Amino acid sequence: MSLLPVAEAQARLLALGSRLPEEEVAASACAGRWLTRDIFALRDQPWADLSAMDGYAIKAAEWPGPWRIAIESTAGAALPPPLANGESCRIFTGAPLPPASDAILIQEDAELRDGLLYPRGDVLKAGRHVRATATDFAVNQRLLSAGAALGPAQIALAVLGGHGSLPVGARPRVALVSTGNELVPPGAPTPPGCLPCSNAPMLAAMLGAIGAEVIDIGIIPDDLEALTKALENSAKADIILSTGGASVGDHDLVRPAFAAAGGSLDFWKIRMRPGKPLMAGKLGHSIFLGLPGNPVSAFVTATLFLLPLVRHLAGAADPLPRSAIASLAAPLPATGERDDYLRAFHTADGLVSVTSQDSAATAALAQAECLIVRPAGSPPATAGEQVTILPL
Ligand SMILES: Nc1nc2c(c(=O)[nH]1)N[C@H]1C(S)=C(S)[C@@H](COP(=O)(O)OP(=O)(O)OC[C@H]3O[C@@H](n4cnc5c(N)ncnc54)[C@H](O)[C@@H]3O)O[C@H]1N2
Ligand code: MOO
Repeated sequence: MSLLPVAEAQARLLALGSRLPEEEVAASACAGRWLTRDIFALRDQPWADLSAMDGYAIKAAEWPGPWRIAIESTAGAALPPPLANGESCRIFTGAPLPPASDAILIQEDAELRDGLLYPRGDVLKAGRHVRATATDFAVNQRLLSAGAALGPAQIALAVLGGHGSLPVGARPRVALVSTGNELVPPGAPTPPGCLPCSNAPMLAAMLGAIGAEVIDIGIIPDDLEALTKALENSAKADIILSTGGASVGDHDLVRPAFAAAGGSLDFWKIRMRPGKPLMAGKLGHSIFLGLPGNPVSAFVTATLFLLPLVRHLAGAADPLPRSAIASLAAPLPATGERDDYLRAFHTADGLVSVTSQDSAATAALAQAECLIVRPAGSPPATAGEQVTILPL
């Protein structure tokens, strides 16, 4: 079977499912979710011309005064009455300017003598220290588009736009099946031949960070019947995720178990390193993704396939990992027949590869801040060369 290019495999995986139903969620709980509809402003921001400083609202054309302090305007108060000629308004940050005033003399630059206001310093132009009506956004303006990721700034924008809750994609449910006779639960004793199942908590952490709901099915031994049952029992989830048993050995039973459970495989084996044995398909309404068991392979394939799939189902318009450009601190060798995703971190001199690129090297993985993407067949790279990275 020839190896599938990464981009093609990503496209085929995302095509296996579409966005989950939308739900209305309190804005304060929307971080990490994706909008299902365009969001429009229900109000002008600012609602009136507001002062950006504590001081005095004046008419700039009357410079250099002096002015009589006729009224006061504070944040939370309605629009004050208009200023007459020669009048100013005591004003505080966030408060509305009286009609006809157009600049703020900050109080550090003001002097009060005999009940009159005199300016110090440079001439004030109209508009100084004024936040004009609707300059942030105007009522009915589109604030955010369907598919946008909601972070703190987007939530602030929507709330300021008048929204208390937002329509977002439902959180995908992911059933997580860890396979391998050698695995024991985290923290349990490890008799000879055994090791802790680190993939399940690692993947649960990655999934939790983007809002997916994880259903941990637990550790399933390398037994065709047990594994088939575990996959069948997971079929209510939006995504069935397995780790281990994806390769070609006699005890790599995920593929036969998936077939026995009635699943149809869409692809297996990707042109990437690490992560070659990745597979995907459908089992009933669930999308199945089988990650390799090696912890680094599981981490890299989760970054490139699992997280984009979750984002896609949760409503993201742009679900694939974002790339960036950075320069190398040291040369890199030519790549082979697969795209390399090298684990690396940033230094003042540029990117440095972690101490081991072995797909089981978790101590090295824990140093990584990004993946350097090196397409198959790349020539050696020199120090200082710019490369594409995927920040982690
Ligand atoms: N003859 C070949 N052998 C292998 C090939 C191949 O093409 N031909 N591919 C290699 C590649 S590439 C990878 S990646 C691995 C993936 O194999 P599996 O998905 O079948 O993974 P396992 O054999 O079950 O486990 C590999 C390794 O990872 C450890 N592991 C598994 N699950 C966990 C877990 N939940 N937590 C922590 N560690 C885990 C497991 O103990 C093994 O050491 O296959 C190569 N072989
Ligand atoms: O593709 Mo495997 O993940 O290189 O070890």
